[in-house]
Amino acid sequence: MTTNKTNKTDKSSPHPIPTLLMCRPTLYQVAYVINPWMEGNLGNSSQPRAMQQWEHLHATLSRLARVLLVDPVPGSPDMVFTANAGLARDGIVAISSFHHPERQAEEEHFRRWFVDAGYRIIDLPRDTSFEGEGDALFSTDGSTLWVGHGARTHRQSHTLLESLWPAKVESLHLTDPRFYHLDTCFSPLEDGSLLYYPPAFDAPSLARIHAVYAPEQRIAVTEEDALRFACNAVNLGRTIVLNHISPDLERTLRDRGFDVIQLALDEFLKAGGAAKCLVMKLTSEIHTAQSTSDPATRAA
Ligand SMILES: NC(=O)NCCC[C@H](N)C(=O)O
Repeated sequence: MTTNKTNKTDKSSPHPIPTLLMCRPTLYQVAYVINPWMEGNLGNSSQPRAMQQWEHLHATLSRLARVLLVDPVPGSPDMVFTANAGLARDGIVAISSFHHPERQAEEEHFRRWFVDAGYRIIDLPRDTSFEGEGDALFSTDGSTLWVGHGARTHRQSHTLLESLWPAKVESLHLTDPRFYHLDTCFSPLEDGSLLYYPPAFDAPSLARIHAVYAPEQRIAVTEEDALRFACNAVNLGRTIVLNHISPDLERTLRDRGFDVIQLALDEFLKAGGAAKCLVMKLTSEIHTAQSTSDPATRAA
């Protein structure tokens, strides 16, 4: 159990240890079909294997970050994908407003967790769906908020996000149903580069990406790696944690100075997710307070 309340996120530290939110897959299963990955996988996931793969990811990330947990709730088998809980930064969280009714019950469970943790809660309207960090990713320096729209997040929700944080919102249109969330095909890395799958975007979106990332900063993955969820990577400092990728991509990342940790996450691919989907990045500040509702008491 990572129940200690030691302040690993000391703001005086030049490299504060990040805080992540995860959800143990005790109740995880493929119980409905809301993306192409789930087709043919109904009831097809192995609970023991999913648990083993998740525990391995959790143990790996716990060496690099402070990992907090939200309890799984019956009836919400996709809660394990905490990236979709919302978007949090600087003590503010925009709670997701899920596109599919199958996931809408999760909203109140995640909301309760953030209320208890002391966040300022922003609820987004139901008719302009927004699926959190699944579709919204800050650039490494925080100056840009890249937000996807298409299958899940509604383009109109981007306007509200713009008013919440001092970041320029750049909208990206996702066009391939297999890459239904931005975090399945786009990952800003901490060295200022970008791991992405260009064919997942329409031409104006690609132009916006290319206007910000110079050619030498772009790491375009092949379709084969994209389908292995290579872009669904958790990058913490010099370490990248992700599903298994090709030797070529591994070499490219290592040549750029990254430690690459590949983990088997195929049980989660059956539902359309991998490493990044299983993790939500929280801001450090909110957890520095000695609050009686310190969510660290829930960490395991
Ligand atoms: N891409 C993500 O951020 N999360 C994966 C979500 C999988 C879930 N079965 C869904 O389709 O919403």
